[in-house]
Amino acid sequence: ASQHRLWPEIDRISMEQLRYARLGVGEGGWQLFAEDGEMKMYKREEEVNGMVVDPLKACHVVRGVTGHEMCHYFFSPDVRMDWETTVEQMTVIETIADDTLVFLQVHKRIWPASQRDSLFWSHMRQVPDHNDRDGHDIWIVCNHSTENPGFPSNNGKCVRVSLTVCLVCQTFIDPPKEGVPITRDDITCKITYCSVVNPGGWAPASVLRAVYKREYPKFLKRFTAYVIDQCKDKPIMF
Ligand SMILES: CCCCCc1ccc(-c2ccc(S(=O)(=O)CCO)cc2)cc1[C@H]1C[C@H]1c1ccccn1
Repeated sequence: ASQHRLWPEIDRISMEQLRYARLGVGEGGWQLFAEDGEMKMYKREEEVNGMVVDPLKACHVVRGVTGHEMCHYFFSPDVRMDWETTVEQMTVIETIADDTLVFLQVHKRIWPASQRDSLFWSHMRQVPDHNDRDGHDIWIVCNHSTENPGFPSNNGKCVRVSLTVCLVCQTFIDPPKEGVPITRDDITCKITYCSVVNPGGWAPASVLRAVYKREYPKFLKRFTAYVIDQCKDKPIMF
């Protein structure tokens, strides 16, 4: 991947998003808008050219799966349609590397707005985490909009959104007694999911904010439940 023309951008934005995800929600005007057990969802109200682009940051703790497993299922095109219920069509239009793909997604139309599509590179990597006392690696998936002359935006019926998304996962293991193998009961995964979606064309602020409020909690709950279910009978992927 390192010789691909997009690599410098992929590397820079992935690391920027990792730093951004690890910033707390204490400063920066984040407001808690949804809570469900361990899942806490924050947003900032922002508009660009009169369009709602509210940044979102969700923090969650999931027991029984590793950060590698969460990122594996989030990244994998093969299972995307199993958990992503707001996408009508998904295509991998370029394979940059086995950990870096370019997706084209047509999203289900949200009335009364026109239908959206998204074209983005998706990169997964493991980041050694030096300054955390537990010393557990961090896994990240970063999705960021990109252009491709073969798939021009706003040509057909869809308005092209622009997005930057990251899923940052850190695994914590409660070590069982000496010599006892680690089971899923000893594993916890701390997740930070960040997203900024620019709708690409005007959509009523009230509609957008209502959709974000409804869709994001549903989305993260469904995705994490999917990973727990997929992993429960499989060997642990550390
Ligand atoms: C009038 C609607 C304008 C914007 C619609 C829109 C498009 C894409 C997206 C989106 C694109 C990618 C991702 S992901 O995390 O990378 C996973 C891969 O699919 C996630 C969400 C979001 C929204 C916003 C509705 C909001 C919304 C929120 C969660 C689910 C569905 N819709």
